Amino acid sequence: MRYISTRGTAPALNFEDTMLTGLARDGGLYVPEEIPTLSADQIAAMSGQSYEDVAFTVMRPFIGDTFTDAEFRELIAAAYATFGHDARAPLVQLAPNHFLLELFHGPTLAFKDFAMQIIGQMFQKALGRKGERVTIVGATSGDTGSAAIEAFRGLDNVDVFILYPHGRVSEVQRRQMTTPTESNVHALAVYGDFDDCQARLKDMFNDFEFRDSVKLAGVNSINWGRVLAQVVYYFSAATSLGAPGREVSFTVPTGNFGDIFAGYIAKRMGLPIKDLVIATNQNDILDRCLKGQGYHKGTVHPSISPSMDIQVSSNFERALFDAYDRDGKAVAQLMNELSQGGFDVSQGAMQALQDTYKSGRASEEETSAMITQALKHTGELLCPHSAVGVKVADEQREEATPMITLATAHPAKFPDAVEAATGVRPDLPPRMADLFDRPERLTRVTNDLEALKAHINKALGA
Ligand SMILES: Cc1ncc(COP(=O)(O)O)c(C=O)c1O
Ligand SMILES: N[C@@H](CCOP(=O)(O)O)C(=O)O
Repeated sequence: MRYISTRGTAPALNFEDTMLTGLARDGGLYVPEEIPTLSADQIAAMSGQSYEDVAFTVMRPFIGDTFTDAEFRELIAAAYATFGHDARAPLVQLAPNHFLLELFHGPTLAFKDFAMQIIGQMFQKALGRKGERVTIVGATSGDTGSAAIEAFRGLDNVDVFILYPHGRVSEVQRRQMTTPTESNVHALAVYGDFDDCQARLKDMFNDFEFRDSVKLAGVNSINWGRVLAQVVYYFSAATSLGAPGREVSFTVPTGNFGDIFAGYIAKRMGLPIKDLVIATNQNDILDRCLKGQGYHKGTVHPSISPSMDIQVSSNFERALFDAYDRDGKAVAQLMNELSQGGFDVSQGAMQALQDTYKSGRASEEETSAMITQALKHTGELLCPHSAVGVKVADEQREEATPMITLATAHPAKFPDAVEAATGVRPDLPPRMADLFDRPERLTRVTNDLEALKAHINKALGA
């Protein structure tokens, strides 16, 4: 299995190098040269299997000879042993033919743990074997950062720097990032929004001198391994509802587009997915684009679903690459236009996108009303991101096809919004009960590449 860049000029890599490299050296994102497919029998066999077994079948074709089967099974087992639910990703029914896929039973209470825990295991194994040390820099709107810190804290061969937008993450998210005591963890509060953090991260990757000197690695969904691990729960959920004999649809609360792109990969691998619905909050650039209005940046408005306050949706580049028939030159041109403010999508590519994805948005009021309504009618306490998903799913679902909405975070990560909507303040699990008593450690940094590089170099003693 080889991986190629969405901008067409970086060298093709194997799985291990793709995982450890992060952003391609032409600024693009790595994608598999070909998408492997699973047979109907292989998919049918997943029904009733453990999450770990499904994970092995789904991910194995992508990893080549990076790990032996026995090693890979061990890594998967270690990754999901930390989860607080036997099913790992349980489905609960909200209404006839509408199901919620609870993806918040991992160590940091968000869907990011599904990928970050296995990435942590794979990094450790690969780096240990090579005797190498890397510097992971991540950009987060709240959940990726805490999941990355949890996966890499205290490891000898890794330093982790997380850039988060100062004042724009929930207090629980911030404390998850600022209270770990391990010296290899560095939380950086950037004066800017998530898009600024992600832009500076990509700037660091594009600064080859810095990149090579600190051995920069990335664990955002820039990293193909992140997307790959998220493909698994589409299979586990769909097969538990009758796939491959029955089609299902998914609605995905969307920000950086990694999660829904994983659903697209599942479909390309042979999973019978009817609709893949993008659900955005008031920062609805993806919904507007899917409705034919082009991809044009405006201002990011802070919302009650802060993890989705994103306009430069990194993985949309991967979707565009396929929509433009894998023409890296065309994608590079679009990304160049995006850096100037935005771009229009050609008619053919627009058709391809609309054939693949549907979309909808939820305003702040609609999101809050959905949290209230879901508790009243289903007993389910939704986080605001999941509520965006349920609201859009309710509008888009058809009675004939089961709809699965991804519940991407635990409500206790966003207690203020949940309490305002329901009067119920969700509790953190007992293991995190003292989160608000732990001392915080963070550095405030300006939204400036040189300042960030200087900080990282100093912290590394370089
Ligand atoms: C809780 C939550 N829901 C949804 C999303 C959107 O996921 P993605 O960025 O993969 O589109 C994120 C992060 O982006 C998130 O943290
Ligand atoms: N919502 C995310 C944004 C970053 O997404 P990623 O999938 O690229 O890591 C977050 O919580 O940080």
